Formats: sequence, C-alpha cells, structure tokens
Amino acid sequence: MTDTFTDWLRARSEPDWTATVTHPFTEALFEGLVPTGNMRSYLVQDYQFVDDFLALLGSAVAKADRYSSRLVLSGAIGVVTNEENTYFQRAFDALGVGESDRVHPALDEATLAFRELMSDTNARGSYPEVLAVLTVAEWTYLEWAMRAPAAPPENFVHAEWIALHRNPDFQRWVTWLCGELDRVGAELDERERARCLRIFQQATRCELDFFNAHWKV
Ligand SMILES: Cc1ncc(CN)c(N)n1
Repeated sequence: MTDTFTDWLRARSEPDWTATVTHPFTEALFEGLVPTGNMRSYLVQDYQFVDDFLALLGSAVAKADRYSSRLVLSGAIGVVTNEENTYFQRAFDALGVGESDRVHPALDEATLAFRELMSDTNARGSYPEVLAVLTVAEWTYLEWAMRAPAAPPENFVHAEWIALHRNPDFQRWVTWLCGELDRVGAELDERERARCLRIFQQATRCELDFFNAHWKV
C-alpha cells in the first residue's frame, strides 16, 4: 500500500469530505458574507463543540503511548484555551451573545450528534480512535481555510476564524496529527483499522451536518 493510513481514511470518507471542505458556508465566510444570524448560531453551537473537543484532547493526552506525543497534545490544549477562547469571547461581544447562549444554549441536532461521538470516543475509544476524531476536526478545518483567498474579509469575526485555522502553527499541528495517526495506525489489525474508519467517516459526516445546520437556504 503506497497511501498513508490517513489518506486511506480520508479517501473512504468521500463524498462527505469534499462537501465539507468546499462548503458554501466557508465560501461565504471568505467574502465576509455569512449573515450575522448564521454566524452567531454557528459560533454559539461551536463553542459547545469546543467543550467536548477539549475533553477529547485531554483523553488523547491520557491515552497516548509516549511522553513526546503528550507534549504536542498539551500544546493544542493551550491554543484552544487561550487564543481560540479569547476569539469566541470577543466574537460573542461583537455579536451580542448573552450569558445563557454562551454557557448553556439549546443544542442543535448536529451539535448533539457531534458531542455524542466525541464523548463516546472519549469514554470507550482507543488512542487511534480518539486521534481519528481529532484529525477529522482539525484536518477539515485546515483544508477549507487553506482555500481562502489572500485578502481577508473586513469583519474580524470572519477574518480571525479563518486565520485561526490557516496559520503555520495550525498547519504543523494538523501535519503532526496525521503523522501520529499514521504511526499508531500501522500497528492496528484489520478489525481495529475498520473501527477507526467507521469513526473517521462518522466524524466527517458530523462536520458536514454541522455546516449544513447553519446554512439553511
Ligand atoms: C465543528 C468544528 N469542527 C472543527 C473545529 C476546529 N477545531 C471547530 N472549531 N468546529
């Protein structure tokens, strides 16, 4: 096999993968044309996604098979809890999001499904399975963000959301995640690889549904 494990997982997650990374929500974001109500609902739901995502990063730290991996994963926790959290707070201020929508909004079906996948994987998944969910979440975001034109939209709520997912540190993090999943994937037997694939496909579908939920035309 010449393909890496992650290439294999991604190829078998089509057409949802391409539909996610070329989603009209992202195309509108590049132009600063996501309507305020859609951007608001997307970010409010995404903040809830980030809560379980952070727990899943913690699960990866606990389940990793070596200290050097724990160090990289802990660095990603630092980004989510600092730069990304600060962005959410400033965006919520700009969009007039009140306390209850920041802390316990009513959750969309797409958010609930994604949170369930993350908390199940956290509770019962192996390290490769946890990495599969993290990799989908970060790799799809890098891929759509890399399609953005050089000129950012004016509004910081749009511009910084793109910048958070297309900077060199984020690229290095995603490259590391893919390499890490390739490394541990090489040790898996056929059944374990099939389980990773199912989770990778589910996570890709969750990403697509998440964008769709905020792009009802
Ligand atoms: C739904 C979703 N997926 C991925 C990411 C990138 N961490 C995100 N913020 N939100």
